[in-house]
Amino acid sequence: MADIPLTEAWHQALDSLDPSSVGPAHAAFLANTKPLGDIEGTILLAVPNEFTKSFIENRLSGELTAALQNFLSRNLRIAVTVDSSLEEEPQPQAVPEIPLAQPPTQSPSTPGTFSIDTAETTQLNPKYLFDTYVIGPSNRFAHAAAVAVAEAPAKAYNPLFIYGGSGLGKTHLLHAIGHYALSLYPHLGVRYVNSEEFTNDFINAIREDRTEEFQRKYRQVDILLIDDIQFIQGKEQTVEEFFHTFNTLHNANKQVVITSDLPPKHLSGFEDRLRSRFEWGLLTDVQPPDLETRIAILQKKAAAENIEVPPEVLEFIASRISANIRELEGSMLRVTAFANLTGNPIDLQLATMVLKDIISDPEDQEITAALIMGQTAAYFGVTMDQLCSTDRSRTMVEARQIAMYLCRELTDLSLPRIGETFGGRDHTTVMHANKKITGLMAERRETFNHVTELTNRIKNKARGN
Ligand SMILES: Nc1ncnc2c1ncn2[C@@H]1O[C@H](COP(=O)(O)OP(=O)(O)OP(=O)(O)O)[C@@H](O)[C@H]1O
Repeated sequence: MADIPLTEAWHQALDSLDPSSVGPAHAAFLANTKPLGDIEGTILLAVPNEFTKSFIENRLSGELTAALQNFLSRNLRIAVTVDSSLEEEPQPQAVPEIPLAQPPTQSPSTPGTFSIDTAETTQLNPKYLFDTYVIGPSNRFAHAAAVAVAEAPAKAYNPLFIYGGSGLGKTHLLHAIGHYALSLYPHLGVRYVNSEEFTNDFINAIREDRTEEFQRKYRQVDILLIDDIQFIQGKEQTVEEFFHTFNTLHNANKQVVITSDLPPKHLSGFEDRLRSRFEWGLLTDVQPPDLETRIAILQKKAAAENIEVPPEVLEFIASRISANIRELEGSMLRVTAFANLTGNPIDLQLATMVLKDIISDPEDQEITAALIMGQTAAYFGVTMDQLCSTDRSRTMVEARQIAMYLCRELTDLSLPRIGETFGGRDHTTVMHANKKITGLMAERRETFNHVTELTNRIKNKARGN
């Protein structure tokens, strides 16, 4: 075959792909890719986003390499890099059809009415809506895919698999899908579950001979939202049960949405047959937000709480904390709580003072639950065993709740994992502790001081001081 230019060969290779292996959303993005050059036999491709990069790397690299080799008549490898300037229309393709009788008339921001009963069966948190989710380059695809799935469950992408680091909004998106889908199709059965709860539920069901009930609970839903799937890795029986749950739902044309800290191919402790199913639908990641998005998140949060925070203070906080949105929100809470308690205006000076010790350094050692619990126990003059006990004296409850709050803010541990660490408590206890301390910090100087002092001690220890 005659030599043809790389760009032309690339287009021919794309045209030669089997259309059934490329969905419409991927096709739109693939059209915006281009080869940058040939570096010693490796063709470097520029693609518009991570979503396309991972699709090529995970699903198409063999087929594309073979096609390119064929058109260029030589052996080669391909490497993929993201160039976001290639992005034109970032929305995944419009969903093919609306599955149920009622057409969607509300915007993604409208949560619809939400009763306590619904909250109990769905386990959805009323705060986590599309309306309260800030979209930026770091999460645009994940957000668009989540909206598409809520609008057309089991029709757009099934499963939808969202992965990314801790505190980057995966749980928020899962709940938002549930709310929005329910606002469009109120009769749908929606269930959110963290994979650790799924595990506990499964273990209890076996122990109490209630497996049928368990299966009904998770297999007779229209949308299953399963959070932090990495926690079941290596738990063979639970993985097996989840495999059957997944198959039953998928076969019945029900939607499954999964989140994880890692993409499927890096998840150990799962059989290939399950990992490959995770890739059947759409894989998308969430990245740490850029500065503008972090500022916008804080602005939205301040507006939701009706607190006026000057822009330079929002910028200061957002510029200091970048890796975890939970920590970002926690830092703003500390600043506003302190201003409220002392009657001082929220300004840069106050923010600098409040945050001076809590800003992490990349050199810091990891903060563990054990470190937090040890420091908290010593601070309150109690023992670690007491922290984990059922003792409900005032000091003990306060110490325990503050330690749980700090575990939530300063570590990557999930709610169920924190509950487990504190003597096998339920994740709702951790949620309650978190809410309680968040509220008390803004109301009681004493609580604010305890939390601040403890944070300083914990951060200091993590710095090795
Ligand atoms: N884009 C966003 N807009 C607004 N708030 C956000 C956004 N992303 C995250 N948050 C907020 O940050 C906090 C942490 O997010 P979330 O719990 O969803 O993270 P996560 O990725 O599920 O973390 P983990 O893996 O630890 O469970 C939540 O309060 C959430 O509302």
